[in-house]
Amino acid sequence: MTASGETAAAGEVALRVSDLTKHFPMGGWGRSRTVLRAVDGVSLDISQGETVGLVGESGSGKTTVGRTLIRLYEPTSGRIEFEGRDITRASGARLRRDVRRRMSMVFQNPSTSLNPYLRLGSALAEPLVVQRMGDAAWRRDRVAQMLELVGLDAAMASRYPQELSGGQRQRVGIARALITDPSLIIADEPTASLDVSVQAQIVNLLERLQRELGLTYLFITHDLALIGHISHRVAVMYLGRLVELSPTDQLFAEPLHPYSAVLASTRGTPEHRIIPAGEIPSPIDPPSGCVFRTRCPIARQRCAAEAPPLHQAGPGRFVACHFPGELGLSAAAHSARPQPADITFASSTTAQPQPVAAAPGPPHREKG
Ligand SMILES: Nc1ncnc2c1ncn2[C@@H]1O[C@H](COP(=O)(O)OP(=O)(O)OP(=O)(O)O)[C@@H](O)[C@H]1O
Repeated sequence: MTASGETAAAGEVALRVSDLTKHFPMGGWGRSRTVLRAVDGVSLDISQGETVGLVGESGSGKTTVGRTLIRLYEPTSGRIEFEGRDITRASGARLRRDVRRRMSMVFQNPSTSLNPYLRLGSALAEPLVVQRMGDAAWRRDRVAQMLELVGLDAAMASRYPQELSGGQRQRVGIARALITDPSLIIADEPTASLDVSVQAQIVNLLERLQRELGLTYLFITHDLALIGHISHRVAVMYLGRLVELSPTDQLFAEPLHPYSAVLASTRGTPEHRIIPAGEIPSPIDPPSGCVFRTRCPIARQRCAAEAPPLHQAGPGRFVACHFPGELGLSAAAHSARPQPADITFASSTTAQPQPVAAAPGPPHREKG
């Protein structure tokens, strides 16, 4: 069965990303031209109603993936299919209708994404104006409806962003993201700038909205406890590459990629942490072969010679490693699975009837 067949059985494919690259030119000309490989050959399917967590250390390319998917950045190569349409090069009216209306981003810092001189009502109505949706009266009603949906009073439409708390501002950011009735939300560290107690409220709100509106989420975060709670599957990035894509529980219990093992070990006790050697290399001059090999505790000669493709390594499990699963977690790290002690979430994602078994759609996936 192909990856798309498996996905269809679990739920419609909302987003299909194939071999996506985003390179930023860094200067030079001809042979001396240098590029920064922020995203390098990422393939991934996301099912409707699913939450995929995108993790990886700073600079691994997570935000660039998000911004390229929503077409804030022009992809260098690859293909993006969204709701059955090829949106890789969509422009003009198609970009507005097929991408911007149906896909939204929630940003880390709601303060910087809201104009301080604009009343919230106008800020919220802006995407509707751009999309030419409804008349002024309809837009006013829609704004009031969205404010209430995210747990705010409709009268807040007349306020300015600086009159709100951080949590309220993020609720407005979410309302604005939802106002054009999108199906896919790319949430880029949506709780990182908030107090811990407020973080839980925002996470609970996002979960409720997913249930009520059938939303699909790509959730970008450094917070592994949050990812463990909210995601059905986790995509792990390292230096612009997708190195593992697995159901959340399996990724943390039995990581296949050594870098996933590093991440999973940070959830255990300090003495069982796996610390990779050195620093993340530059995406301007990535290592030959496997990009993780310069820091990998189990790297061998083959890893320098051959870049491991992302391939299927079990049901719903995809990894880009020549020796998957070799760097497992120690038994002690396995048993120590701390939960976010100071965050109380209302519900568990795994209890929801959501699709889990989607597959990435990489060029090297198994058939059968
Ligand atoms: N507009 C840009 N022009 C040039 N380089 C960029 C641009 N945006 C990002 N980069 C580079 O691309 C690489 C990936 O950055 P990106 O922000 O996507 O990583 P990230 O994983 O989201 O990091 P963080 O978690 O810190 O946000 C980094 O080396 C970054 O410096």
